[in-house]
Amino acid sequence: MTTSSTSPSTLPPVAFIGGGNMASAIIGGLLRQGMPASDIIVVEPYEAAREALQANFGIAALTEAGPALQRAALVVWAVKPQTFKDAAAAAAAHTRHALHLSVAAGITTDSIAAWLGTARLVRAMPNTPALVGKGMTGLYARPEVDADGKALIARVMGSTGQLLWVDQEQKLDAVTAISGSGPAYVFLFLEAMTRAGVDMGLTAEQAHQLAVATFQGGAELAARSDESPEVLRQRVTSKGGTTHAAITHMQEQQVPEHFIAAMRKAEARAQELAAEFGR
Ligand SMILES: NC(=O)C1=CN([C@@H]2O[C@H](COP(=O)(O)OP(=O)(O)OC[C@H]3O[C@@H](n4cnc5c(N)ncnc54)[C@H](OP(=O)(O)O)[C@@H]3O)[C@@H](O)[C@H]2O)C=CC1
Ligand SMILES: O=C(O)[C@@H]1CCC=N1
Repeated sequence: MTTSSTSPSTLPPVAFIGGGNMASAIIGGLLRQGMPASDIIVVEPYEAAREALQANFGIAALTEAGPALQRAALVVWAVKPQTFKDAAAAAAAHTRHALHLSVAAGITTDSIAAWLGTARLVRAMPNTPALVGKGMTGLYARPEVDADGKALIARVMGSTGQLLWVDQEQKLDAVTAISGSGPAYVFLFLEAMTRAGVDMGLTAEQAHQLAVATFQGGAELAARSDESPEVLRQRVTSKGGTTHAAITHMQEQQVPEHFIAAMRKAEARAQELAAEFGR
């Protein structure tokens, strides 16, 4: 199911535990949609990150969890999996009344519920294009979350882009391998295409422009077309032509198989994070 964004002008105060990359992407979405900065509370121990929150969003973040968190109806957990347990221990007493949203890779809702003492919990896997309103977020809601709770979280995450609810928590590890980590795959391809362009005599700026526009155009075409990516690929691939030469080489080198294997590594790492840093 996909859901488009709605105005969060009537959203209740939202607290973020962790104010790094992903929290900033979500905060940016909320502010773009008209939420007042004064309704956003952030706990962030790292001074440089607090300064960035102040400079970018006008938000004065707390250095540690405290009673101020009791204002929040929704608490977003945006800390690394490695630090989640300690962060939960510090904030649980101030946040037990709230609805919770975790964006941490791997960490299961069973672990988080045990740490927080509440199972009103949604786990999400967003991605960094949320920074520009083009995010893709997979979501799984515990049965303890009612329709109003899900609607609230859909409004918060919908402010950053598209949503996809999954019915089984383990599917979030697949979401992580595709869209959570996926922007890094795109950037790696962009790096390679730019390098190749420079090798062939273009400037880095020219090669970058060509590569970025090609990803944007290809993705937009795939999104709007009724045809499969396979058919769209075949339409580019003239018999005996340039694309055929490139794709044949990729297939001989088993690039698709290696790419799939790499994504399975991401999925496996999500499962390892759950085992290493979960309850
Ligand atoms: N980046 C991405 O593309 C995505 C990330 N995620 C998930 O989002 C989560 C956050 O990732 P990301 O934003 O990239 O990480 P960041 O390191 O940018 O942000 C996490 C922040 O939390 C701070 N922090 C550490 N301990 C605590 C604590 N006890 N209380 C409050 N804050 C604390 C960290 O400070 P310090 O540096 O001092 O430790 C850091 O500034 C991760 O769990 C990740 O799996 C999900 C989807 C995509
Ligand atoms: O690399 C990570 O672990 C996080 C989760 C998905 C994207 N970044």
